[in-house]
Amino acid sequence: MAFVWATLILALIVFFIFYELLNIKNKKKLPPGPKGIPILGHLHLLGENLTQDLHKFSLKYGPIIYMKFGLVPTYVISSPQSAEKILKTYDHIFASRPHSETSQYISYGQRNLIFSKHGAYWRNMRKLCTVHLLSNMKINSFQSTRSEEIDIMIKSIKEIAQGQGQSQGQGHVEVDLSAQVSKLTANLSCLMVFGKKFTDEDLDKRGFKYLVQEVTTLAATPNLGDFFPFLGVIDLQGLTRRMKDTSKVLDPFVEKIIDEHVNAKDHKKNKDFVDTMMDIMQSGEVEFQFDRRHVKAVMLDMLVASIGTSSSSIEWMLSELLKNPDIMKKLQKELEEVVGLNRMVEESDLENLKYLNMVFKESFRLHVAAPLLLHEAMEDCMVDDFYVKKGSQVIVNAYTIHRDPNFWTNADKFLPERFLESNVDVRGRDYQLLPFGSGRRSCPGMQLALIIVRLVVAQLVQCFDWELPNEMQPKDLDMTEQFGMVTGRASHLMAVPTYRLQHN
Ligand code: HEM
Repeated sequence: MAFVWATLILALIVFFIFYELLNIKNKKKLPPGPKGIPILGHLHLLGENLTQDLHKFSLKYGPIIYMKFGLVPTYVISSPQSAEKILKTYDHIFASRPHSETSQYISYGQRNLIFSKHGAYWRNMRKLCTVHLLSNMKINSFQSTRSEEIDIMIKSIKEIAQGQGQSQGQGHVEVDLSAQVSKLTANLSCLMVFGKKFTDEDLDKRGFKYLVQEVTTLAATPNLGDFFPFLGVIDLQGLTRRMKDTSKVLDPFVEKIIDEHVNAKDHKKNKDFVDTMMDIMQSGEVEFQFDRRHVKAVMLDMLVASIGTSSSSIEWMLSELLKNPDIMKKLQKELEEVVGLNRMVEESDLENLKYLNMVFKESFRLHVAAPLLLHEAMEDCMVDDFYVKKGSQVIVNAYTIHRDPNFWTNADKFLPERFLESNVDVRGRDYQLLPFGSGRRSCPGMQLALIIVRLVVAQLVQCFDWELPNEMQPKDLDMTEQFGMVTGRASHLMAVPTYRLQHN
């Protein structure tokens, strides 16, 4: 047996050496990058946190670097100018996604949007989602749902702040802000997507939030099967097996929800996403195949894309405010001046809250929820002087771009005032700030996210004064990041609230 393995490995090494030698003849100019080794390329240089590894390499080798993840040529794009080339100038070439072995099993064979390859199918689905599910009109139809749910969270924190603390004679009680916010965003997404809040009992004992988290973790973990296609079936890391297990629990859950919608007799005034998609499916008006599998894929897409991104963005913004009490005070002052203390801040106030918008942009700069935008070249292309081969993976490194010293002074500091005299915005027009990406594959849920993140933070800051627990100093607040499809906080954010509004 040992002999067979040794021969196999030797044959592979010889194959790769010949492959590289043959390539030298036709070599076009490649960008700089760290030195790789045969077969693995640069995989052995990657640790637990891909974002930090690529940041380090980009600082060392420059704005466009070349690496190989196994057999997959990979370009890392880390300056606003080069990002503009990828996401605007050559958007038509780089608008596809790399193959993701793990995601096959949660996307009903890539019938969703996030992982779908570019092409007629993706175009049709994207249009369906933007026109029917994420239009301004649809988003506005959930305004009262958002308001009610945020109200529930505020009341529950108020009860903790006033009731429980006093009854236990402790004065002030800390609140798990991470748990509060993640429950809120999960509820908001579920109500919008399928019309009711999730209950863990609907799924297996691991619960709804765990399973959604598992999907994002598995989708983010580099899979050897993506870098060595012949290893896909072997599933050395067990990622595909775990994703299949997760989808076996999620599939009956979404099936049941669809059945409930089909069997519902009452005609709802406010249709959730499943109602809307079932209407589209039954009308037969769409010019592409759209059946139950597509409805299920889009349902999971919307849940996975919205829950973690929104909650981690809110958590980071609150973390920065707790770390910078002067900025928190300034924001409270703005809320007092624009809204007052006699009513709660509403969605219609958001555009008038200039400082909130600056805090929001600065938080999205330093804590981008999706720091690495994964794209794939659909054709050979020259970017600057460098040759990018069709099928290469192209990673737009928003983490490093958001710290580019040519665009951001004191880039590591949280300074909302930097946006005072600047028109730089998060909507994908300015390539030094790309929290939602830009171009064809940019986030179709951006408008909704802009409302939810700002509104939740504004209400929490308006309704409460916040302190860190156990007399912790702001500078000591742990800001460690957890790598994943979404970069969240490694530890839960805990804080002590004191209610400050003058109405009940
Ligand atoms: C703060 C919250 C959010 C952030 C920071 C965010 C960020 C992003 C980013 C960076 C991308 C990839 C862009 C690229 O590859 O170039 C993306 C894609 C996507 N987002 Fe969001 N997003 C958020 C909320 C939402 C919400 C609320 C929804 C829907 C309800 C959503 C749906 C999607 C979908 C479907 C895609 C895939 C689009 C495609 O591949 O064509 N996102 N988002």
